[in-house]
Amino acid sequence: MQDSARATETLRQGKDVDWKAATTHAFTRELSDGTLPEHKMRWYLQQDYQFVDGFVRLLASAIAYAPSLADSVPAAQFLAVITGPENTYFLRAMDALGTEPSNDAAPATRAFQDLMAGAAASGRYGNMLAVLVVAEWVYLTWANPENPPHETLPFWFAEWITLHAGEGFEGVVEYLRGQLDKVWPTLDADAQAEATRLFHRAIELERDFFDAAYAA
Ligand SMILES: Cc1ncc(CN)c(N)n1
Repeated sequence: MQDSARATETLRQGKDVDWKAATTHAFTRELSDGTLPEHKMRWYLQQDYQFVDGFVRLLASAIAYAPSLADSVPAAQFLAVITGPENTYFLRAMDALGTEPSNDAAPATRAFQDLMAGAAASGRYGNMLAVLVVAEWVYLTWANPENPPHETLPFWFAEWITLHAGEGFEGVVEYLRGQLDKVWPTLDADAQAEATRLFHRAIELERDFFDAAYAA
């Protein structure tokens, strides 16, 4: 399918200014060149680990609502990456930077948690995908051009790039986009409007999250 004919591309273009801000942010630029101050990365890891809690629940909900086993398998395999290597990365990186998991959610984190919980509770597969697509596609977009990471980067920067880049992660984003592209024409006007609102809100919140981390 031509990119311009994809629902996910039309949705992305509807929030292009925030998309560009989220995918070319000073936070990820400095992370990639190794100049990001450690206290900003510490803040980010502590807050993003709380984001991951809600993300895992949302992804599990999407697995539950996928129309067939074949539609759910890539999501289930991705869930294993998040709860496996990515979870371990967070714990190792927080430990190396002298911090630990916390339940003290900043406003930007709480806003994302609320969005994800609402999408999961809606019982609408399209809503769940809208948030999942944004969360992973934004990360692929900033991380892929930075891959492979500079050899001199500490692991807490380098692995955050490699977890969101390369063929495997491209496949995850392509799968999530493909699911939303496929379900889109089956949604009525009300469901499309709701999924659009969630998609665009998720882009705003990705930008806000990086802004908050960079301001830490
Ligand atoms: C806020 C946020 N958005 C997306 C991702 C990518 N998994 C993340 N770790 N954190």
